[in-house]
Amino acid sequence: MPIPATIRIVSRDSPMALAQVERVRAELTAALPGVRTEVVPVRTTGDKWLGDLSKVEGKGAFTKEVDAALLAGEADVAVHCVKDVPADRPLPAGTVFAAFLRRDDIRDALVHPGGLTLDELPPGTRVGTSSVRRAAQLAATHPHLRCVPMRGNANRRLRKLADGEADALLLALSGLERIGRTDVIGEVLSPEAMMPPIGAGILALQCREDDTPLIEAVSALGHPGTHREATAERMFLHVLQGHCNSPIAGYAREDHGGELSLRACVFTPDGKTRLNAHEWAGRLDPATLGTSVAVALLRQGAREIIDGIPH
Ligand SMILES: NCc1[nH]cc(CCC(=O)O)c1CC(=O)O
Repeated sequence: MPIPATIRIVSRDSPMALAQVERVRAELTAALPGVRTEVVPVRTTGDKWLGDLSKVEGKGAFTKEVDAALLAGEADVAVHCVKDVPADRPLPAGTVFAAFLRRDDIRDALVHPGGLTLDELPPGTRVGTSSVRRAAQLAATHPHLRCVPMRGNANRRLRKLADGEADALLLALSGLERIGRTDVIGEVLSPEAMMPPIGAGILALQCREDDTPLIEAVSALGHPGTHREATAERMFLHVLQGHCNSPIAGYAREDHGGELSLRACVFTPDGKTRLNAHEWAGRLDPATLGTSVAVALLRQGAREIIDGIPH
């Protein structure tokens, strides 16, 4: 089967997701001159349901319908935020990652209408986030602030903030860049201040596994360093077998010499316990590095923490 003359790209239909698709379209047309692209927008369970994600089979809530369209042949390539792709289970049977695009910024940003930084927020400030990772870290470092649940795509959250449902927000910097709203950022948080989620800032392209010529063509968009980081991070999460209420954070990084390291944490939801691991790959491949860091955390009691959290 040759490459289709028009590559149909399926994605969530949020403004952020559609901006991601535009990046993919631009990179595809640059890499494959003459190829046309078409967008197949899909609304996912995670977009429709604004309650607690653990109540709707949280895992894969942002990817299920996109994967289904790919498998049904309604599209040729799916675009996912790696952060939203469950790592505790294999990819849906019959699909593979064809490329990891060059990683964007991995940091979270504080959005505050008055432009205050995290340390400047007064006691009792309501920070809108439904992320257990963000809430646990905030509870540890800024116990005088109050997290209030806030879901919906980033544009919707910004609207809720404007409507007074919270006083501040924590959002991914890369996401705000994609929707063109870096203007609302009060502070970009260092990875030490707010450790990012596994897969932060990485877009993955997914194809049907039997679509060999297309996989080969699309792989031109892949970034080798990002591939190594994504592989280490996802294997880490796979071995740890978290659930959607377990506060887990971490990121892999290649240093200037090209050596990969992976830093990761598991928290209790109240942030009072924090397990830490940081290892260099040395002669390990990225996946084995991910395994090793997960085992280091398991040795410190990560399993007991994760299983002790209701989900
Ligand atoms: N859960 C939604 C989601 N999935 C990926 C990103 C950010 C972009 C990325 O990391 O690729 C976001 C928004 C956010 O957390 O603020």
